[in-house]
Amino acid sequence: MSTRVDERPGGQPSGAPSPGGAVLLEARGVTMRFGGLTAVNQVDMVVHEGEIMGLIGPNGAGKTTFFNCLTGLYKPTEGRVVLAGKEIPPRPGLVVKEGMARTFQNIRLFGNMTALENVMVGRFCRTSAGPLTSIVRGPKYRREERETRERAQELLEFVGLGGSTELLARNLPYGDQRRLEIARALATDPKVVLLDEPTAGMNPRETEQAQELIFRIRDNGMAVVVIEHDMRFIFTLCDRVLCLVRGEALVEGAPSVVQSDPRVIEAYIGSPDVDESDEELDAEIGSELHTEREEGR
Ligand SMILES: Nc1ncnc2c1ncn2[C@@H]1O[C@H](COP(=O)(O)OP(=O)(O)OP(=O)(O)O)[C@@H](O)[C@H]1O
Repeated sequence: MSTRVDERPGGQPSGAPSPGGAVLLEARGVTMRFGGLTAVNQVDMVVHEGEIMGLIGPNGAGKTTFFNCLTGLYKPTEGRVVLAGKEIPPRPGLVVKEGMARTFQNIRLFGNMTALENVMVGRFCRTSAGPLTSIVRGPKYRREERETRERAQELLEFVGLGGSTELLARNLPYGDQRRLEIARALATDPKVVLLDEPTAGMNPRETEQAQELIFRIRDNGMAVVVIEHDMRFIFTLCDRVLCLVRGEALVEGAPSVVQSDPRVIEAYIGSPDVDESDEELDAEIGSELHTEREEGR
């Protein structure tokens, strides 16, 4: 499977409940305990090639902890993670090399480096120049450096930051910083990209652009797993959705199945961390459902 990012016009939702590709990422019985607290409990998740998977759940449900287990930031107390048929050790560097990249809920860029340099850093896991080559700066080093720069430039254009390459990351608007994080993740040539709240803090226009970008990532042959609180975003973006509640998998399935499941709505309304009114939550979680019913779909 190619993970090259080509310049293509905006991607489209597949419209299919599941692309039916081969299994790419498989988490089995993943459990993470912090002392007496079980943040993630026996969670299974399967992601297929070319699939966009959504991960939802109220605050504290264990979504980010589950991501941290998948990406080697945490060593799960129990369970295993298999990527492209190979069990991956819980070491972030190895996980990236095996083809899984991620972004973070709280943006983690190198603020004093340019946008281009930030993406180039992501690329270095795919270059072969060792310390000696870097000191000597011979032809091999210079060729890799040039290729890394070109690839970083290409990726910045892909995410819509082609005009901001020389700006310091810390000076970019918030939405652009999130896109820069995605470009840096793509620079590692991943098979699957994990995005932790990619639209947090974005305005509606930026959210729409983020959705279009994720479709294009999928169209370029990568699978995507997305954590989001924006239900409208998740249900229009994803092929399948997994809802976690108190660390456990509550419901998994097509967006239409998950959004109409009373347990999901109950989980959100029943969450002490959510302070919206029931009416607002109903609009957020169930609006597409009501629209579908009214239109007789
Ligand atoms: N390093 C840690 N040590 C102890 N407890 C932790 C740690 N990380 C997370 N937790 C706890 O695990 C539970 C799950 O947290 P997590 O951040 O994974 O939830 P989440 O679903 O991502 O929440 P949110 O939507 O608010 O980001 C919470 O009770 C949290 O306090």
